[in-house]
Amino acid sequence: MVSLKKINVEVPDTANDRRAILTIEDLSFPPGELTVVAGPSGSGKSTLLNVISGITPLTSGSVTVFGETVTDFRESRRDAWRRQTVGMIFQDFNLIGELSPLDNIRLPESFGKAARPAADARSLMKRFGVPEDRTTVSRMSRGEQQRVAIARALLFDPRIILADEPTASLDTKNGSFVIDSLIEEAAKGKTVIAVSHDPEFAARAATTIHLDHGRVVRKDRAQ
Ligand SMILES: Nc1ncnc2c1ncn2[C@@H]1O[C@H](COP(=O)(O)OP(=O)(O)OP(=O)(O)O)[C@@H](O)[C@H]1O
Repeated sequence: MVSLKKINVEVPDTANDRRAILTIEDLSFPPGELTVVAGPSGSGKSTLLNVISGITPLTSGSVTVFGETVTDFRESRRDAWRRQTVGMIFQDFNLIGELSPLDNIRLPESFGKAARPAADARSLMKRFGVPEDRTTVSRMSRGEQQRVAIARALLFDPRIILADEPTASLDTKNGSFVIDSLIEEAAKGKTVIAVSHDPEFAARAATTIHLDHGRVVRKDRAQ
C-alpha cells in the first residue's frame, strides 16, 4: 500500500511568497490495482507522482510505502529505494536516442546496485514486442519507443509503477497496448498509478482520482 498523509507541497511564489501546489489529507493506492489520476493542466498530477517517487520534497506530511516512511529516508537511501521499488514511464519516454533499445532498457543497471537482480532485458523486449533489429531508438516509431520505455521501467520488477500520460502521444492501437500492459502489471499485485486524460484508461481503472488546484475533488471506483 502507498499511503499519503497530510501532504502539503509549497513552492516559492512572487505574488504571495509561497503557493501550495498539492494538498492531500489522506490518500492510499492499493496493490493489485490501476489508479488513474485526472484533472486539468496545472492541477498537480505530475507533482503527485513525483511526491510518491520522492523526487519532489514535501513541505509537510508523509509518504509510507509498504510500511516504510520513505519521506524519512535520507537522499541516498531514497535514491536506492526508488531504483528498486519504482518504475517510471513518461509521456516523452526519456530514452537516449543514440543508444539501442537493449542499451536503453539496461540503462538503470548503470545507476548503481539494486537489491533485486535485473530481469533479462531481451525477454522484456520480446514481451513488449520491441523490434530487435534497430541500432538506435531514434529510428523507432513513438509506439515502439514507448514499448522500450515500459520494458525499461520493469527492469527491476518494481512494486510500484508510475506513468505520466503514457498514452498521450500514441495512436489508439499503441495506446491500448500500453493500458493492457499496465493492467497486466497491476494484476500481478503491483501498485500502478497513471496520470491520464484518456477516457479508455479511466474506464479500465479500478479507481480514478480527480485533482483540481492541487486537491482531490472526486474519487470514482469502478463498479
Ligand atoms: N518546482 C516548481 N516550482 C514552482 N511551481 C511548480 C513547480 N512544480 C510544479 N509547479 C506548479 O505546480 C502546479 C502543478 O503542476 P503539475 O506539473 O503537477 O500539474 P499537472 O496537473 O501535471 O499539469 P499538466 O497536465 O499541464 O502536466 C502548476 O501550476 C506548476 O506550474
